[in-house]
Amino acid sequence: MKRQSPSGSGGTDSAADRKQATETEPLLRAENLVKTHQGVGTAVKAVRGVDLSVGRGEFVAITGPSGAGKSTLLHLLGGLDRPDEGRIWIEGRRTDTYSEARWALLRRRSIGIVFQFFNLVSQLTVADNVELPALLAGYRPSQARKARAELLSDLGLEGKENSTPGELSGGEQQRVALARALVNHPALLLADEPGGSLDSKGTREVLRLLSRFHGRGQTIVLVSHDARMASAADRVISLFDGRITDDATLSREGPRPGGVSGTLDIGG
Ligand SMILES: Nc1ncnc2c1ncn2[C@@H]1O[C@H](COP(=O)(O)OP(=O)(O)OP(=O)(O)O)[C@@H](O)[C@H]1O
Repeated sequence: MKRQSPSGSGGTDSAADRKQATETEPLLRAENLVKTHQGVGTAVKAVRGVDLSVGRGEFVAITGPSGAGKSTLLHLLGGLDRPDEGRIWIEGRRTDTYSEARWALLRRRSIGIVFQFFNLVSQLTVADNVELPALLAGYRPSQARKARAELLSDLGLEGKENSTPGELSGGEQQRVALARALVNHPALLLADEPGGSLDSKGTREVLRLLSRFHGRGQTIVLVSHDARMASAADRVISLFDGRITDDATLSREGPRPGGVSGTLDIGG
């Protein structure tokens, strides 16, 4: 998918930032991430020293049992939550000094996120839900409309433009959420249990769509406890008790679950 820049948007990156952000850098790099959640009278160490690097065009699944720290890690990677320790670089830019506003700008430009429960704005139509991030990122209304129309058509949602999320099935809502996440042509798509609230048909559909966008060069980091979801990825990272316990790269030779070729090749 070709990335486009919005016109007339504010908050440009500094020259030093741009210089840092070379094509040779991994798209995403994290070093020694640590996060403890403070509950009432308790503290839960959810992420305990995670190092991670994701190259452009990779499809990485982060998997592990309930409570392993998957969602916490994904939230850190998307700047939705802050690590207690460690650093994150996105497109070569170090983010640990970023303000909330700066993270929001980075997400608008470079990171699309889909969640288990879609998080669509229930009062807005499908069209408006998808166009909103493009308008916020500074695209002209005509550009936002065009991008929205292309994505909705691509995702089989033509004719649903004027519906509100409540009038759609779960699978349709997740496709709208995917369109919204991709409308700004993000370098990175983060997906947090995107099939988690769908039936098996809906899960297969999301998987098929993620594979399709990955086939067009989209970098994806997916969090799921569901082995079917993980099977669509190039690389499966196992998380247990806040630590990475395995990092397996799929080669593209033999049969692969979900109808895509590949065999497991356990790497370091
Ligand atoms: N806001 C919070 N406050 C306190 N504890 C939290 C909070 N969020 C997560 N936790 C705890 O941190 C640990 C990791 O949670 P997290 O949601 O990251 O795991 P997960 O692997 O995504 O689990 P699941 O597959 O069940 O969604 C769990 O023990 C969880 O109870």
